Amino acid sequence: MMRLMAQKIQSIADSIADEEVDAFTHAILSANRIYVMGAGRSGLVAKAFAMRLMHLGFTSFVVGETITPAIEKNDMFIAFSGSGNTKSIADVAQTAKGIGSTIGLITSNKDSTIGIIADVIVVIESQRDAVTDESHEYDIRQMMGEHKSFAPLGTIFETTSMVFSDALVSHIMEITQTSEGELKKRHTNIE
Ligand SMILES: O=C([C@H](O)CO)[C@H](O)[C@H](O)COP(=O)(O)O
Repeated sequence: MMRLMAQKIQSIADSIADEEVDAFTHAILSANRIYVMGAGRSGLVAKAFAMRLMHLGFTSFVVGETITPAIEKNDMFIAFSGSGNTKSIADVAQTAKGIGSTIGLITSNKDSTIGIIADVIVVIESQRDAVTDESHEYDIRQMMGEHKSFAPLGTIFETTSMVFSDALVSHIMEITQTSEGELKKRHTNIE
């Protein structure tokens, strides 16, 4: 089952457009502060990314935390949303857009409420090479006997966006010549 998931992630990774990643990276590097948001499991990925941004030396916040300050024009708002339509995130994106912040979106659906207003988008094609019912059952039978569960709901988006955002962190480390030691120094020492 894990091999099947790794194959899907590989296939999606191959489909990610370099130009989208370049534009997204440029927007991050140009932002004053970075505000990250997602709901549910996508929100967990968003939080993990905000943490690494802080380790990289960016001023980053998670939207919804009590200590998150007001967003401003030169800030960037980044949404992780597979559907691109989750209402709470779309509402905040709309507000941030109105203020003049740059809107970034990591999604499987660029033709969505948030996608329409986003300045930079990275598409994670979570339906790419979607297994048909027939091949799904074939793959599963091969690997798991009669068990037929594979990657329910937004699992493929959430897992792949985690891998993608970790790759983006490595990419930014390279561009900014930031060492792992610098990240380590910023890691909390009170956990
Ligand atoms: O937690 C989630 C759900 O379990 C799907 O796997 C989603 O991440 C959450 O519902 C948010 O959805 P999206 O904004 O479409 O990512």
